Amino acid sequence: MSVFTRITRPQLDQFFSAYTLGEVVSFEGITDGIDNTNYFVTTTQGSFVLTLFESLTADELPHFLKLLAHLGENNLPCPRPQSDRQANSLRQLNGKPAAVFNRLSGTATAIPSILHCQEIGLQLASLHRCTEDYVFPIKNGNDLSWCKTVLSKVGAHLSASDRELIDDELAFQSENTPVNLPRGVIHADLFRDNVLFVDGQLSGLLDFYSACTDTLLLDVAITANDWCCDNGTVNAEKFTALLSAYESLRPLEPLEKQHWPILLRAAALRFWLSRLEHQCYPRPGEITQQKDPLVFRRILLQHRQQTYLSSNVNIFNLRSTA
Ligand SMILES: Nc1ncnc2c1ncn2[C@@H]1O[C@H](COP(=O)(O)OP(=O)(O)O)[C@@H](O)[C@H]1O
Ligand SMILES: N[C@@H](CCOP(=O)(O)O)C(=O)O
Repeated sequence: MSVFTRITRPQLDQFFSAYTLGEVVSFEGITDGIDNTNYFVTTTQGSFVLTLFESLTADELPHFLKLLAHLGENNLPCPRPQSDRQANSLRQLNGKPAAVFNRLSGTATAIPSILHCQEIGLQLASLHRCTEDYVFPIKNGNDLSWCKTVLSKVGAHLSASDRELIDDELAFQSENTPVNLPRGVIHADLFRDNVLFVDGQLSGLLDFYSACTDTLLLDVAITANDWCCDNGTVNAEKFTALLSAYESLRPLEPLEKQHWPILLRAAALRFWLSRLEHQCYPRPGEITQQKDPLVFRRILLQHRQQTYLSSNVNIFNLRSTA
C-alpha cells in the first residue's frame, strides 16, 4: 500500500489475542503496495503480515483466502492465511476486513536479470498448472468494458493524440477479443514488486487480490510486460527467456501463439489506463505510491509497431507457429 487505515497498539494487541500466534512485540506500516493497508507484525512466535482490505468485501475475500490456502498446499510460495482460535482466517479490524499471513522472506528485484525472468516464467506456469481444476468464481474486473469506463473518466486529462491512440487500441481489442483460448486462475498483477527473491531464488509470490478467472495467456502477457521491459523498452531476450521457461511447464497452444501479440497489447493498455486513473484520481493515504503511466504507453507503442523485431532476438521467438 500505502497505509490507508491506521491502527493503534492496543487495537493490535486485542486483535492478535484472538489468535495463537504469540504476543505482539512490534509493528510497522508497509510502504509498498497500492491497494490495501499492510503492517509487518513481529510477535513472540514469529513474523507476520496483517492486511486490512480497503476495497474487497467480506463476501469476496473468502474466495481469495481459500485460493491462497490452495496454492500453499501445492507448495507455491504464497502468503498463508492464519486461522484464529475459532478457525476463522477473516476477521474485522478498525471497521475493515482483516487477515494475518506468515511473512515470507526475501526482497523484490527492481531490475530483473534473464535468470529472474526464467524463474518467474516457471512459477507462473506452476501457478496455472496447479489451478487447472480449481474453480475460482471471480471475474476479471479490469476487462475491456472497464478499460472503456476508465477512458471516459480520464479522457479529459489526456492529449488528443493519446485519446486517439487509446480509442484505436480499444477498437482493435474489441475486434480481436480472444475466444477459445485456455482459461483458468490468473494472478493478473504479477509485477516485480509482488515477487520476492532470496539469493536469486524466488521466495514469495504476493498480492493475489486481482486474481480472477480469465485467459491464461493474458497473465503471461501482463507478467512479461513488467519483467521483460527495461523502463518501458522491450528487452527481447528477456521476453524469450520468460516465455521459454513458462513453456517448459505449460507449452502454449498454436492458437495462443497467434494471440500473443494481441494480448501483449491488451495487457499494456490495461495498465496504462489503471495508472492514468490512479494519477488523475489519487486515493487518500498516509504514504501513497504513484506509478508512471508513460511506461505502459511506451510498451504499447512498441507492441503496436513491433519495433523490437529488428533486433536479433524477437519476442515471438516461439518454438512453432500455428
Ligand atoms: N506475506 C508477506 N510476506 C512478506 N512481505 C509481504 C507479505 N505480504 C505483503 N508483503 C509486503 O507488503 C507489500 C505490499 O503488499 P501487497 O499485497 O502488494 O499490497 P497491495 O495489495 O496494497 O498492493 C509487498 O510489496 C511486500 O513488501
Ligand atoms: N502493478 C500495478 C499496480 C496494481 O494495479 P491496480 O490497478 O490493479 O491497483 C502497476 O504497477 O501499475
